[in-house]
Amino acid sequence: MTGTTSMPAADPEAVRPGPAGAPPSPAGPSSPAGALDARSVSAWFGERKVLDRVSLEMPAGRVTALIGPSGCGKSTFLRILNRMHELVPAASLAGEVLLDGEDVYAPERRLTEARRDIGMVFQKPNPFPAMSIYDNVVAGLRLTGIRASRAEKDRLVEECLTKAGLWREVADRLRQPGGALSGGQQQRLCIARSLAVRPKVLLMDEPCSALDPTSTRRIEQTIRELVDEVTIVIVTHNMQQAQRVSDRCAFFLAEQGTPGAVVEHGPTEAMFTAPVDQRTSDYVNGRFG
Ligand SMILES: Nc1ncnc2c1ncn2[C@@H]1O[C@H](COP(=O)(O)OP(=O)(O)OP(=O)(O)O)[C@@H](O)[C@H]1O
Repeated sequence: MTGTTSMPAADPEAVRPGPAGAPPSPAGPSSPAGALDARSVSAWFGERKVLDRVSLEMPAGRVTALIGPSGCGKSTFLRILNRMHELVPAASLAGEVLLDGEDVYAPERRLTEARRDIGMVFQKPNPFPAMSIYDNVVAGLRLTGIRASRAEKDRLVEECLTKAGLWREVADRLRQPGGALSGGQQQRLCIARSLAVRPKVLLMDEPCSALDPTSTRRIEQTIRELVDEVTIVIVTHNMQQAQRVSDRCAFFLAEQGTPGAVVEHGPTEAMFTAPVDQRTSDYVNGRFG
C-alpha cells in the first residue's frame, strides 16, 4: 500500500505518507532495464477520484503505450510511477508501484532514488535554455548528488547524446546554449539529460506533441533504439505512434464522470487488430476520443 499527501477520510483505501527527500546515493554502473508493476493504483485530487484501481505490468526492455481520451488519467498514472503525483497539493493515491519487485513508495526508499531510477521526459522540451548543451546533459548528476570527474563527464555527454541521437548534430557546439537548438533537438537533449543518471525506466508524456513530423519520427527512432537498455512508458494520443513505437498498450477510459480505469491492455498488435472490448475497438479505430 502506498500513499502521498492527503486522502478523503471516507475512502476505504488507506494511504501512508511518503518519505521525505534524502540525499541520493552515488552513481552505479548502467543498470539492466527495470520492470514496473502497478498494482491497484487509485488517485485523487482532493475529494475527486480520477483513477480507479489500475493494475498494469510494464515489462523490462519494452515500450508500453498508455492510450485513451483526454482526461482519463494517463498523465496522472504516469506521474504516480515516479512519485511526481505527490508534488501536487491535495493529491493522494492508493495502491502499489513496484520497480523490479521493490516498492517505489517504501519509506526507506529515497525520493531522489525513485526519480533517478525512473526518469521523465515531458510534453514540451524543457532544457535549461541558457545552460550549454554539455551542462544540460550533466545537470542531473548534480541534482542527484552524483560526483564525476571532467573526463567521466566528457564520456557521459558523448554517450548520452549518442544514445539520444543528437551527438553528430551538436558535437562541435557543446558550449552553445541548449535553448538555441530546434524543438526536436531540445527534446532529444532532454532525453540525453534523463539518460545521464542511468535510469532503469524512462516515462514520456506525449514527447512529440510539440514537434513537427520529421522530429517526431526521429524521437520515435530514438525510443526504439533506447529500449534495449531502458524500459519506456509513453503517453500518446497518436494511434499511429502507439503502433510504431510500442510493444504493449493499455487503454484508459473515464466513462460518464467515473474515475479513469484500464479497459484493456496487451500486445500492441492485438490491441489494434483484435481488441477484446468494443470500447477499445471504437477508440483505436477513431470512432471517439
Ligand atoms: N493538478 C490537478 N488538480 C486537479 N485535478 C487534476 C490535476 N491534474 C489533473 N487533474 C484531473 O485529473 C483527471 C485526469 O487528468 P490527466 O491529466 O491525468 O488525464 P490525461 O488522460 O492525461 O489527459 P490528457 O490526455 O488530456 O493529457 C482530469 O479530470 C483532470 O482534470
